[in-house]
Amino acid sequence: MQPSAHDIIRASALKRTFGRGLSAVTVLKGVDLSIPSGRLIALKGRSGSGKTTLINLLSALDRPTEGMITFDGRELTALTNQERDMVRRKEMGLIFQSFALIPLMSAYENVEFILRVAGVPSGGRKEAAIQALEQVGLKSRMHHRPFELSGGEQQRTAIARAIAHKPKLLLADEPTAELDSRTGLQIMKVFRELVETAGMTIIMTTHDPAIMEIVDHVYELEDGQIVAQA
Ligand SMILES: Nc1ncnc2c1ncn2[C@@H]1O[C@H](COP(=O)(O)OP(=O)(O)OP(=O)(O)O)[C@@H](O)[C@H]1O
Repeated sequence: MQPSAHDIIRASALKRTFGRGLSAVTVLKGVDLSIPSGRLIALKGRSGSGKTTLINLLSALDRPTEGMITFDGRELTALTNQERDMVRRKEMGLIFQSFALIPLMSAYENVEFILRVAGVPSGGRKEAAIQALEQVGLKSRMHHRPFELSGGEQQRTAIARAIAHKPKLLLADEPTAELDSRTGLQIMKVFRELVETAGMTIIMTTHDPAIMEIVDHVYELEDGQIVAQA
């Protein structure tokens, strides 16, 4: 894919090495990416190929050893830790394989709590939380706690929590890995709707061939490098 003016995130010559000296391991070996905004993107690759490492760099949870990342026109890699935290909190949403919900809180409270942590004023929190739960089709179940929800409903709660502040970019590390294939496809339907109706960009990692069929573009990582894109 050629870089375009509407790329939400670009990475060039990204390298990530863990450790030093003889025990140093270079996990990413020069990754270049240009992700157009408003698309659903999958990163695939064998276990250990570097998918999670790359997601952690794109979401500014981690810093590359070398290379540059630009997010929405700003050089993410040039920001201070505090600035990067702010960009992530305000403009990105993160979803993980394990839904990481707070067990004692209902679905609604889980979403509302994150908005509170993000500093959203109390007046707007209720509406934003309900709207996000509605977007993932969970409004009728929002007063249930995680243990009363199915795996798919828990993941939808996690998605609602990640989108309640209306991020431009959603990054999801293996969001369907814990789910059966039918439930995984329901999650993909939610992602597709977020891209189509809210114009969000979603980058997800996956091993599932059925999911590659649904996304707009697939990047394949092999041994720390992008070896194919379609
Ligand atoms: N903090 C770290 N220190 C040392 N090695 C690491 C660290 N994080 C990741 N690695 C190594 O980097 C390689 C890539 O890991 P990564 O988690 O990015 O792969 P992945 O493609 O996401 O794999 P999976 O599909 O199993 O989740 C692995 O060999 C892993 O052991």
